[in-house]
Amino acid sequence: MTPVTRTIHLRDLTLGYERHPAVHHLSLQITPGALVAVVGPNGAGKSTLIKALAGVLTPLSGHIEGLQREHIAWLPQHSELDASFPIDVRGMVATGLWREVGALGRFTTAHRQRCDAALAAVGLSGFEARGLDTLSGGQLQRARFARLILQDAPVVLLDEPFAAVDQRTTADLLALMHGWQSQGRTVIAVLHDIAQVREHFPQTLLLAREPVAWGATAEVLTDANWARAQSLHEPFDERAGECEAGAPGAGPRHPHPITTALEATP
Ligand SMILES: Nc1ncnc2c1ncn2[C@@H]1O[C@H](COP(=O)(O)OP(=O)(O)OP(=O)(O)O)[C@@H](O)[C@H]1O
Repeated sequence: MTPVTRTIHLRDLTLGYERHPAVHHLSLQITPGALVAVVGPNGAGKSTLIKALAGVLTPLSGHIEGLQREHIAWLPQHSELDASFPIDVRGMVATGLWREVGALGRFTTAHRQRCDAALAAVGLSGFEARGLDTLSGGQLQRARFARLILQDAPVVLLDEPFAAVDQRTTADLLALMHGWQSQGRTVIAVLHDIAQVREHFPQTLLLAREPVAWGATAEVLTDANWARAQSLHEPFDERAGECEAGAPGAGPRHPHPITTALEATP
């Protein structure tokens, strides 16, 4: 695994679509090996942030530093696309090796063995030749985690990885995630299950189009911070223009200071 030697810095980051901001003025730093949850109301900008970290959404303003695309493994929100793709389980999982194998590279016996080992690690031995469309939702999510294993990236981005997944599968995938962290990887996950966040994630970012609180999970997930997240989120205008101080719907620049429960040390 390529070690990450750099801290991830988000500097006054504003993200959006066609100049309409969805996340405003986010500044924080994430140290290598951190296990970070991103939470907030629906539409708070969590997936938008993950897409920007993954490098598929260019910031409207501000900067992301310390992240390179080849250092990232990204699990987007569960999509029907994976399931409908006419490919078998091993073939889908093997796409996790594309950086190594490349478009013209040869898929060797060693690659095949690594695919099968990754499938074994997620409890899918024996499923190698099955079509993706024959898998249950939980089995498909296990296969997507097997692909992440093969990507072998120092930074793992997970967007609602346990949505619509049963308890047993969630427990197995959480164990894998903890294993990644103990190997020194940074894991950043969008989650809705707050009990799960409290139990498994030492650090949390509470987002409501702008950062509400960031730091130690117990200090971030307070009733007061949730109330503030709701109150900040509700007045936002979906069609707000560019992010300007005082612009209607754009959100004033830092109307409240971000609650920083701790500086971002693991
Ligand atoms: N491709 C897009 N084009 C235009 N607007 C978008 C696009 N994707 C997201 N948005 C808008 O950006 C805002 C933030 O969306 P985002 O998906 O990041 O929220 P979220 O916090 O992940 O929500 P949820 O918890 O419901 O998944 C929303 O208002 C959404 O409508």
